[in-house]
Amino acid sequence: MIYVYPIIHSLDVDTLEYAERVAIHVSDSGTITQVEYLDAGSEVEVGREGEEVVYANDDEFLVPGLVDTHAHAPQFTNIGYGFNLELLDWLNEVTFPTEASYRDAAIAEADFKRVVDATLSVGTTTCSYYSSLHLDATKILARVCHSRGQRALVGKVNMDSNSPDYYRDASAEESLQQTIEYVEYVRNTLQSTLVHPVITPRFAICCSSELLHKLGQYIQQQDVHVQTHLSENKGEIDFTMSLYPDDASYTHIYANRGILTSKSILAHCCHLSKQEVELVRQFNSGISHCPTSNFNLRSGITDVNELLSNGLHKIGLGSDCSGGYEVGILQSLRTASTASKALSIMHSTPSYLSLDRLFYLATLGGARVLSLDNTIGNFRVGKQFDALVINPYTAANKTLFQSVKPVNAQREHKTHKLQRDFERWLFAGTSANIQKVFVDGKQVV
Ligand SMILES: O=c1[nH]c(=O)c2nc[nH]c2[nH]1
Ligand SMILES: [Zn+2]
Repeated sequence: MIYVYPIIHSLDVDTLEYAERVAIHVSDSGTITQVEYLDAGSEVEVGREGEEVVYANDDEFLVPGLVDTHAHAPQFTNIGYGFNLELLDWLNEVTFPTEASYRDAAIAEADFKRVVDATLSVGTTTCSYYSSLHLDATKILARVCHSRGQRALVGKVNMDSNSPDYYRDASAEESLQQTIEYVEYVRNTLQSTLVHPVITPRFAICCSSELLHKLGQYIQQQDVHVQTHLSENKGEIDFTMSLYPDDASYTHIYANRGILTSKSILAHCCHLSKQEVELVRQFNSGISHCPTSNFNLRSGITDVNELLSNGLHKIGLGSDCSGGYEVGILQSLRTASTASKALSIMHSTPSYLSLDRLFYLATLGGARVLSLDNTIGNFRVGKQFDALVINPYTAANKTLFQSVKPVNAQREHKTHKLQRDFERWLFAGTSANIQKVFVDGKQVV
């Protein structure tokens, strides 16, 4: 299959490439085998006889699929609710009771289908999910991602301490054993090319030192992803350090127990000290920036622009549903922009997250955080074709976009039009602008 479209994708942190006419050749297994840059005006036929070629309709363009590096599947039923609370109260009053209901496999089966369909429909081609602490629900989520065709990391939450009696693992050993059973299920039974297991110690408060040690040992033996929360909220940090007084910092708690690796995904990181940032860099771990959640729960503002400028490039965006109130990554990108402009105003500094950096975070940066950048993140030969067809002038947005068409639009160069349409989609578009969603070369929406 060959797709002939205008494309926009990230080549690295500070380089977005806009190309007006590109033929992307995709093999039957969804791999990009060739990327041909064509003369924008040329009508030259593409492909060999018998090859199927899809041409862009007017105004359409192609972007890589969006990567959500942090979302909680069993929290989607709470979206938009509970934001009068800060993190620890929000967990106890709103989140844990809801997650506990996923002990019922029938609820998990019905809800997780809705969650995966919803995230795919807003262009999330890859998502790193926390399930609940239930083994069955977690297997169901992994199966649903596989059958719906979403690329995903899926993890059983580990929590054996400071959690309600009705919602905690029976012991550190049982938590580990269920986790091993889950990883083996995904690897040996599900055998999906799309779905990977991820070890998911919820956060240090909910994990005994024994549990972190056991999980850390397992992580070190196995080539497996890890995800956890780190340094989200000041009250959380104080409580954490009171539980782990002998560790030098919150980040050291994880580093000292084998939880930090190059496959670790660290959500939030709002209040890291310089020393902790260096520790994250040393382990080559990834940071999931969740700005919408961080505002909603009044947690803090991570200065991602500065981290990127300091050479820490393994950073992506997380919706953190339902700390975040919107499904998908467009809102996270918009809030990341607002957060970085707020920091620039507060600190009287001239720089903030550019469009190039914002889209990097939503795609290639996210792929790096999930250690999937050899597979996804942009349209490079050898990667899998995870892509969105965007039309910014669909019915839903037509009136808005046309009514504010720049006065010099007639004289505008085509590439400028592409840049303008792309930026307006990012900041003012909706999921209605997403015409098609591809994962692994297959159309899933
Ligand atoms: O935003 C968050 N959502 C959660 O579910 C959670 N658990 C621990 N820390 C957390 N932070
Ligand atoms: Zn979270």
